Amino acid sequence: DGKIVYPAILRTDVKDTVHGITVEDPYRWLEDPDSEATGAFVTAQNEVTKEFLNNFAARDKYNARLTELFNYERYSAPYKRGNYYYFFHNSGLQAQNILYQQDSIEGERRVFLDPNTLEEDGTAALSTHRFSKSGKIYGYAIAKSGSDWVTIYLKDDKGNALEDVIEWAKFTDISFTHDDKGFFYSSYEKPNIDKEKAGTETGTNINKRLYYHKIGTPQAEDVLVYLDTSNPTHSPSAEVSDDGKYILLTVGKDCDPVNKLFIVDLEATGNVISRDWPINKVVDNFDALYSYLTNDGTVFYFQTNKDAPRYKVVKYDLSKPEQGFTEIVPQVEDVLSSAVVVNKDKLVLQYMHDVKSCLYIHDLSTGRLLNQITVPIGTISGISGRKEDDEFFFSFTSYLTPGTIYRYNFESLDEEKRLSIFRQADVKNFDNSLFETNQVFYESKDGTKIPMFITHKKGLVLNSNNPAFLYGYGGFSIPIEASYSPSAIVFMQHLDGVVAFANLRGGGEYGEDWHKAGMLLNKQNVFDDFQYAAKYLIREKYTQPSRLAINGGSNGGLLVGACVNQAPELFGAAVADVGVLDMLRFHKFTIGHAWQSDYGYPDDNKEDFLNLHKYSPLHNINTDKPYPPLALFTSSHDDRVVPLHSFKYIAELQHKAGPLTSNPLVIRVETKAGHGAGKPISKRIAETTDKFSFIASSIGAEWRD
Ligand SMILES: O=C(NCC(=O)N1CCC[C@H]1C(=O)O)OCc1ccccc1
Repeated sequence: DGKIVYPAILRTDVKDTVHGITVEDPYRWLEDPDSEATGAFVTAQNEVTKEFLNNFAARDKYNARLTELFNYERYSAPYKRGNYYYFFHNSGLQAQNILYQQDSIEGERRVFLDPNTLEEDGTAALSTHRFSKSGKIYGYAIAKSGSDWVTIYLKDDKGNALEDVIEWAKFTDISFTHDDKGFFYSSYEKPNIDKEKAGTETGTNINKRLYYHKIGTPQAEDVLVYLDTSNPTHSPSAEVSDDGKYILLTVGKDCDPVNKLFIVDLEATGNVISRDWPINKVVDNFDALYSYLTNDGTVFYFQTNKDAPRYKVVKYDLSKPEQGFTEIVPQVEDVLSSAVVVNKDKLVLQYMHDVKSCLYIHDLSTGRLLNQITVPIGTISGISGRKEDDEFFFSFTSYLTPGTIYRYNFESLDEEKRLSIFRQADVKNFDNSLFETNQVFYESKDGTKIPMFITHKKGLVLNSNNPAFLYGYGGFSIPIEASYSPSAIVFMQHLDGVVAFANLRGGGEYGEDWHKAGMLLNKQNVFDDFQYAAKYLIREKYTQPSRLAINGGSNGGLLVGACVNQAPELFGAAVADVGVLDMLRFHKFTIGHAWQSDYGYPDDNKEDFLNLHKYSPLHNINTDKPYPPLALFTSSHDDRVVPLHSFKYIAELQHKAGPLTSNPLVIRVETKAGHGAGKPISKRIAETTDKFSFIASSIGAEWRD
């Protein structure tokens, strides 16, 4: 009967009793990443999985075409710092993007930082990075094998390394004081593991520290500026103001978009940076988010969601605290995605209207709308410009546009001539006129209208027989916006597939109301939205269950696990990347405690525990209906979502659901890789080839040249 023989896995009688409820946890031993048994489990599982990643006849054709679609020259928006311009560039298949320096925007480029030279297999990646105000010093953080731990290094503007090295930084910014004497960064207590194993440990990250490092001194002498052990999960951060006179000290509490706002007047401290410096506690609660835009003297400008779930721009005069905050640009129907101050006093505002980017220029001091900048339908990112610049650049992408860099110059008198295309990525052998993207609004279980982008070849026949790929996320107020995906292009062009991205509740598509509608006790809405997206595609004859593959990563991996448990009959394949799958223990590992703002507090709140227990993938395996082919993808150095989630879920699936189906229920564990950020192109291509080979063979998709 073709039943698959899975590796034998020790099942213990470990159990916990929480809020008076006893929960079995037979694979608790898989939570130890360093045990011999866990190592043997990973090896044995990868061995079984290989066969199911290789049984797609056109696998090599897929890999070759995917490589071709990745292999296009791409640039970031350029930015000016000090006397030079900088931009990132990748010739196509380089593991990591390279940072180049120029004397002028059209000048010849010279390599400034090439992360590819840091590890021969390309697994060293650039994380946070920033120039000092003068542009004379550059601080950059390097992550190894995809871990969230970083080491900070310094260079001068000629590219010469300074000898300073800051180890064991994590989830940090780099912000220099304007005297070029030092910078602020954050870190946690050093875990007791060797550096090259950083990222394989699962210990919790608490008691985050904010330090000031004086250039030329050893890290051990760094000044501890902020640490609050009475609130071990809080997250402090420091930003030096545009004029260098103030420190914006913010404290986050978890993943909710809220923070405390403290302002330090450096002059009042006599330029002495210490833990006891005089602080103005402008906002000492977690009612809202305040994100610094700029200041003119004591007048500060912020983007905030205070009484504005779709955000707005406010100002605050430090010398007149009694006035509090006053609105500059009130909240509107659309979501304010980002705000940047350019050209002395212009406010560049990016909004999201039904998940499409719009761009406006306002006057900073009055908030008055000056003009809208017309851009195509898609996603804007990386607006790069400063107060001292009379122009700014930004990137644009969409499902069918790889990447366009636009330039907006305020000096051009004729408004129409201000916007120009600065660079246009060109993917060879890809004619986007063969495809079309449509946006639909389908009804979810409770009648809520949910946006979804559907892309496919023009002339698609709605005969219910098309292979379909449905992707979702639904959490942490993160919107899923249009972007160019080589794997989606191959799926549409050569497998005649339909690619759908559903904008589920829990995301940021319509601001904080949309986020709140998909979190905590409303989390099931997200799973309903995803299942109703599938029903829509089936009802509208795009596809049928056996041809429909679902995919999501991280919180999106939870989405896939919960949905395939709740409705296995709805899907022809399911792939969960680096999923959060044990919802009773997620908060115990690395930074998982910060996710309780979306998921709830299983140990501290019984209602949350019961809610989580009801949808937790690990605790809700369906034993009434057979599962479709299912694959979990994870990595050994993923310290964002530790791989134990996937280890335990696949073990429970194979034990409980394995006997009911001959479909593969497997896991792929990547070594020397992490949660995703900074993964070298070669690993991305190999992993994507495996993913879509698994999907194509599971849904019976045929290759067409
Ligand atoms: O954990 C996250 N972000 C959320 C995240 O990465 N999540 C949330 C769930 C799983 C995973 C994901 O979906 O990518 O960022 C790190 C961080 C550090 C300090 C304070 C707050 C947050």
